[in-house]
Order: sequence, then structure tokens, then C-alpha cells
Amino acid sequence: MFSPQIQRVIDQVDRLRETVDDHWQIPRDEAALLAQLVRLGRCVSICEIGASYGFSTLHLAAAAFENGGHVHSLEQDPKKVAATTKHLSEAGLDGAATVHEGDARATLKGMNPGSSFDFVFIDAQKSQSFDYLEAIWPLLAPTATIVTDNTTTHAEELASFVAHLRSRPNVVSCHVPVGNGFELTIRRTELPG
Ligand SMILES: C[S@@+](CC[C@H](N)C(=O)[O-])C[C@H]1O[C@@H](n2cnc3c(N)ncnc32)[C@H](O)[C@@H]1O
Repeated sequence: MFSPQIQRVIDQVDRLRETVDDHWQIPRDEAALLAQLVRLGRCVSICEIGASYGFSTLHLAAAAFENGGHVHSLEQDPKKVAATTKHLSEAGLDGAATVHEGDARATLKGMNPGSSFDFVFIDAQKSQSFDYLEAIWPLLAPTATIVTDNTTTHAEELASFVAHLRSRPNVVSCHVPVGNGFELTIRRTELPG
């Protein structure tokens, strides 16, 4: 599914699950599906909120690279920013992704990604989900996919957020029970408002 160089780094970061307490990365099957969604949508301008050590970032960047696209990944922990940047470089994907250090809510406010985002992966603090959505909404392309992680593992905590997402204009949205479970939302400006 990926080149040997990229797969080697993905496997290396995957092993952090056994050694690092704060890895918090999505399961392998979910990461593979994310990459397939980016490929399927031919997405080129991707935003990730919450990189951790770069497991999901590597998948998104590998698929974005195939599409000639770029990932902007937002992470507040400097140690994880450094690690993710290193992992991207080891995978030969440093040109396909930029890791932005800081609170995503502030980063998004000052952000000019060049082209509006056609794919967003939200995987940071569940209690801040509404803030991320409000900050990202003006930066979305007319057709955009938004994946919100943990809708199985944190179903109760995310219930009002998911209900809100589904009620927004120009949106179709459903639960995908893979990995941690995620909400797959498509915003298309020509859908009913
Ligand atoms: C679940 S982990 C991300 C896992 C990663 N997506 C993966 O699957 O490999 C959540 C990350 O979000 C970061 N985070 C939490 N709140 C944040 C915020 N407000 N801005 C930026 N990063 C944040 C944490 O430091 C943590 O590394």
C-alpha cells in the first residue's frame, strides 16, 4: 500500500504503542482507511488536528503525496512536533507535510493554507471539538471531507458534537465503525442548506 521506505517508518512509529505512554495513535485499519479516503477524493489540501508522533500524519502525507497534495498537521506538544517532523523526513515525505507547533485553535485563526482544505482529520481534545470546527469551517473548500475520530470510543462525550455536525447546512454525515470509530462528514456547498 505504501513504498518500502514509508512502510518501514510507519511500522517503526506503530511500535511506539508498546513503549510510549502518550502515543495515542489511531489503529492500523483506521489509518489505512484514512489514506484510502484521501486517495479516493483525490484530496490535495489536508489539515490534521492532533499529530502525536505522526502515525496518522504519515498515512495522510503518503496519500497526499500521490495526489500532489500537502498536509498541514497541527500539534501543541513540541516533543511530538519534533518527532513527527523527523518521521516524515525519514519516510521521504517532508515535502508533503508541514507540522505546525501550537494550540490548533490559535494556529487555525492565523492560517492561510494556500488552498482551502478538502480533507480534515480531527483527533485532538474532544472537549475542544466545537472550537476546531468553528475555526476550520471558513477554511474549507466547497467540497470537503471531515473525519472526526473516536466516535465509538468517546461516543458519549462526542454525541452533542456529532449531532451538531449532522445539523449543519450542506452536510451529509455518518458513523464509520472502524478502529476508534469516526464520523465521516461531507460538506458540499451544492447540498441542501
Ligand atoms: C489522539 S492524539 C493524535 C494521534 C494521531 N492523530 C495519530 O493517530 O497518530 C491527540 C494529539 O492532539 C494534541 N493536542 C491536544 N489538544 C491540542 C490542541 N488544542 N492543539 C494542538 N494539538 C493538540 C495532543 O498533544 C496529542 O498529541
